[in-house]
Amino acid sequence: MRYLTFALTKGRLANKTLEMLEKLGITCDEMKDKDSRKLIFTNEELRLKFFLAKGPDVPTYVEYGAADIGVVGKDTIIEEGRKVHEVLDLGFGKCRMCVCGYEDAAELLKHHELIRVATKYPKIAKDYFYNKKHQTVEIIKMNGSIELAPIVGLSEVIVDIVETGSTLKENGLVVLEEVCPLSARMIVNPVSMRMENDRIKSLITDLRAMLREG
Ligand SMILES: Nc1ncnc2c1ncn2[C@@H]1O[C@H](COP(=O)(O)OP(=O)(O)OP(=O)(O)O)[C@@H](O)[C@H]1O
Ligand SMILES: O=P(O)(O)OC[C@H]1O[C@H](OP(=O)(O)OP(=O)(O)O)[C@H](O)[C@@H]1O
Repeated sequence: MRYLTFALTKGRLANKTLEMLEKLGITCDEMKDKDSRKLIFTNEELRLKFFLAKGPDVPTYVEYGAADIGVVGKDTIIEEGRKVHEVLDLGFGKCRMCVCGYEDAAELLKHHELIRVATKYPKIAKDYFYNKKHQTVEIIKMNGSIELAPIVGLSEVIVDIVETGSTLKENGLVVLEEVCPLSARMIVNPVSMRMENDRIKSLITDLRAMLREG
């Protein structure tokens, strides 16, 4: 039997994903060694391989078939736009993509002013402002700590992830508009979906049943 390979998003989503798989008896103890520099892990018995990757690289591995299955945030799936099948909402990593800024920026949005929008997600921001709101804006791609942009005067608003809202609150910023809700999703390579249909379908069925039970 050939190996099925999983690409998991490093960081926030990884532990939750491993916890979930473990509940189904899919374990990979080797992966828990935090000091290890090893990059890929194998469960010989189940013929599975696992590796961790940066979020935006997960859909890339899955599109090219370097991984059969991936777990990644919906934000990253939309932003990367790779040819993958999104098969399951895993129900964790819940947050929202929002337009945020100082309260007075609401007026600029209302009047469709030509504002600057800082974001790690230029495609999502462009789609929202141009296609949904029909508002022309200047999008500035940043790589992190996006909330800094309105504070230092780089942009009037940001498009970023809001989970608890505490980063915004601590910096005097507010949610101005909601773009979309987000959560972790399972994605599958289209060829793997056909070639390994039974194994992948049964995994999806098990996960779905587990999610229903709560
Ligand atoms: N508070 C949050 N901040 C960021 N992402 C979150 C949050 N809550 C849930 N998520 C989800 O978790 C995914 C991965 O989060 P992670 O922290 O690994 O990403 P990141 O902050 O973009 O990565 P990095 O720290 O490598 O820049 C996101 O793409 C998103 O779907
Ligand atoms: O609503 P909250 O619970 O405060 O979470 C939202 C914050 O978390 C994320 O940043 P992250 O910690 O990933 O750092 P980054 O800005 O460097 O990407 C996101 O970009 C927000 O800044």
